[in-house]
Amino acid sequence: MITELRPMPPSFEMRAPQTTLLLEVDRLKAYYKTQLFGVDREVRAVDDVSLKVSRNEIYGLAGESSSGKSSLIKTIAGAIRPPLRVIEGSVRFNFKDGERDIYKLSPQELSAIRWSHLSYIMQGSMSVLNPVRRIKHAFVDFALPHVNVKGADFTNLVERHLKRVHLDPAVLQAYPHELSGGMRQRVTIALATVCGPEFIIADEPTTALDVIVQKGVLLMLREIQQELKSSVLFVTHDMAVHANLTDRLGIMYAGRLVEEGRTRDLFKKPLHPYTAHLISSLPRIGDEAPKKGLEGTPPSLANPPPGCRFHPRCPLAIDICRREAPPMVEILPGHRAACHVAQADPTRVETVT
Ligand SMILES: Nc1ncnc2c1ncn2[C@@H]1O[C@H](COP(=O)(O)OP(=O)(O)OP(=O)(O)O)[C@@H](O)[C@H]1O
Repeated sequence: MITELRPMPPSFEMRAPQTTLLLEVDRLKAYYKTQLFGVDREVRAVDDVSLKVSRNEIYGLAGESSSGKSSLIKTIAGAIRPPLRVIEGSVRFNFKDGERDIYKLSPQELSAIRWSHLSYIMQGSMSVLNPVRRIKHAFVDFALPHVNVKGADFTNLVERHLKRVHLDPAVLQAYPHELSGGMRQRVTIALATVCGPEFIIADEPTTALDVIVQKGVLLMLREIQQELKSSVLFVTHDMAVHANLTDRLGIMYAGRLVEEGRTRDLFKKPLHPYTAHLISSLPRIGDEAPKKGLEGTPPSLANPPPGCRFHPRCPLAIDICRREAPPMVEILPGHRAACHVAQADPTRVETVT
């Protein structure tokens, strides 16, 4: 974990505003439907989520464990397997060669856009590297079918890409166990980006790494994103990583998106009490005040509470919060939150911390 918040680097401030929409997720619901001893069970892991990601943007997704982050991005990537099912909603990508509605594509059409248009670095994705095969085979298996070159030209393309991400092309001859954890993660990012995808989804790619190696991998991801001008959907529960890497940030709680805005706006003025808690629990150098934990536990997504799902833990909860689910509303320019209290008075959330 990175333990210190630093200002965004100049590259972030200077990046030209980019408004062309690349991903549009509309009212998406995806539930795990299981049966236990003949009794149906439904876990509402993604419950009515809408979000948009622009070209050349790093969009972060945060929230505590079990809030539905992985389920949401698997659904966005079209990488779901039973018992997870899409119940409602749509996932549309506006790629340069045309629009794709992920859940209207055939399996062949979906596999044709993987790696070249849309790549997905899964949690624990280092396991995509076969322990008994050299790294070069992973590039041949995953990337070769998606590029127009073969033989020596393909090797040149891979070697050029490895250099671009500061990896010695000699890694191609190595077995995964001969590389450090940081190098293996760099290799998986190189694999996911070698075909120049327009959209990269990364699920906790640096969580298992120590802080120094993590910083190097994040820097590499940002460099490659800027070079390819791709968009990234980056998931981690680590708010300090979001502060350093992402342009915009969405906060998930109990299967719902509860706040979204520019990362610096969220850190400066959170509009949802849950976000305020996440930010205030970050350690800061010189701040010796004891950190208050959030009372209670996240609700069961098989039986979530009525109204706002955060209300049983919310210090600001009022009557309406127990009855009615708050809609996501733009409260400040480009800054949305699903909170009855903040919608009535955005300054109230400041009193949470
Ligand atoms: N295969 C499954 N069958 C039933 N429920 C599942 C399954 N996988 C996940 N869930 C449930 O879906 C909910 C959301 O899980 P998910 O893994 O998406 O959360 P997350 O925010 O990514 O958590 P983490 O940060 O720990 O990875 C949780 O309640 C989880 O128990």
